[in-house]
Amino acid sequence: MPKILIIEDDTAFCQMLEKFLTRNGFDVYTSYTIKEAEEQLRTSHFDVILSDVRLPKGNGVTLLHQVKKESPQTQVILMTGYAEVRTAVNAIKNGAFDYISKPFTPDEIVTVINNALVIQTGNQQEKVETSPIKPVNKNPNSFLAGESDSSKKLQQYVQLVAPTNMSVLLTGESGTGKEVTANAIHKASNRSNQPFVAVDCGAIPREIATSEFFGHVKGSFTGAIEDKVGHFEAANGGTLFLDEVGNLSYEHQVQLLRAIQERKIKRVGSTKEIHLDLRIIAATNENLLVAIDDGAFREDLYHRLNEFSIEVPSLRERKEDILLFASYFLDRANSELEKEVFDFSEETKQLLLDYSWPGNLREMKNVIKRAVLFSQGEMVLPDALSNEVVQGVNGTQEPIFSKSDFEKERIMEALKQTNFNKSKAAKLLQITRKTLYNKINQYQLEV
Ligand SMILES: Nc1ncnc2c1ncn2[C@@H]1O[C@H](COP(=O)(O)OP(=O)(O)OP(=O)(O)O)[C@@H](O)[C@H]1O
Repeated sequence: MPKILIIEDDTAFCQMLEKFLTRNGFDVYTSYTIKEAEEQLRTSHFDVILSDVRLPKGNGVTLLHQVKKESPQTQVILMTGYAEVRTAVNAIKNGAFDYISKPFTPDEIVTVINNALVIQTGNQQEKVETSPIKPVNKNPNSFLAGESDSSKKLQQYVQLVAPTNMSVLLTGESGTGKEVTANAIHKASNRSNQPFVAVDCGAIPREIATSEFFGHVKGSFTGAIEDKVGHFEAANGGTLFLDEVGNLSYEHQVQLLRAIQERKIKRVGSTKEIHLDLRIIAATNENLLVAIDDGAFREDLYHRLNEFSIEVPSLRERKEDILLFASYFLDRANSELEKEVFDFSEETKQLLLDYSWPGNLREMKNVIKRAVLFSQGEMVLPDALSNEVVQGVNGTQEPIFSKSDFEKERIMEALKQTNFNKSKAAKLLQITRKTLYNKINQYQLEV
């Protein structure tokens, strides 16, 4: 019986997956943390590891290196949210077998595990046919403007603000193109031949954030074995893009505000002041005004970042652009995968137009890349599209492994248990009050 290890910190989701895979004939083990997983890996051999990308105190990619070193036969599949697909593609470069986007259907997870098992038993021929993504990323920041009214408005704002020195706050759902918009502003500005430095504020561990932003000098703390240039210094003269800015801790918000106001920084452990001349563009997919009300985001920093704000529209609001973007991603996928799939069939086009694209352009790019890979002829037929799209349009989609459903349920349960006391509920859920507020807002829970 194939032995599978699931590494997932969402306990309810993990248990549900465990039950389902056990029923389907797998010998299933679970870990909720990297540490537990490492212990299991020391004592047992697994055929397949199914790991969440984001885990407390580490991530599935770190573990991947260890697994590939100690047990190269074991196949690793990463489970990702839409926002983490980039990380997953990099992980494939580093030896992961595949990734699967959440939410996924039972069929999808069984298929990907079975594909991994075929490889695991040494059938290398199959690997070429089934590995769905090649890790090629030609120019992640190339930009297509679009022709819909919303896209035209976006372009106007980009052109309007680009030549100024104003800080820009980009809002919009995940995957709508906030980073590429920030890059487009930079390219249209007079800083275009200076650096564009993008920082994912949500991905920086709190303990090292100060040194990541401002740099450090050798010996200033344990582990500071070399001088390090921080992101501010690296972006000096150009543009610093702060993605997921709502995820900054309060302490780092204060530091950032000071740096932006005073226009100078010091590396950790140094007394030398470095003068800054840079443009800040920040992005968020959460409502910072709610975070301000909650005391989780500083209002003064918000105003500093929000000298000009642009909402990047969702793909649902750019319906007239859907086929344009689809063709653009088709071209990119053809060149990245060295395929020659020239067009979409009429039926496929209709599905692309009718689908709601919750993961926006990032989801479309991935859907089309997979479709190109799976297409045998010159045309993308509907069956090359992922089930998410086909079933989503036909109204038959039942993503029973939807993390958001579990999350919603758990949040409501915790709130009920604590008599709707948010601080207590957050403690029970082991998340911060800020995260709880964001999730209540995101799921539009009535509390
Ligand atoms: N206008 C565009 N032209 C070409 N590609 C685009 C465009 N907008 C988005 N993309 C592609 O869609 C994907 C998602 O874009 P991006 O990372 O900028 O989104 P985001 O809004 O910053 O996402 P998140 O909120 O998750 O950080 C990228 O692969 C990007 O290349």
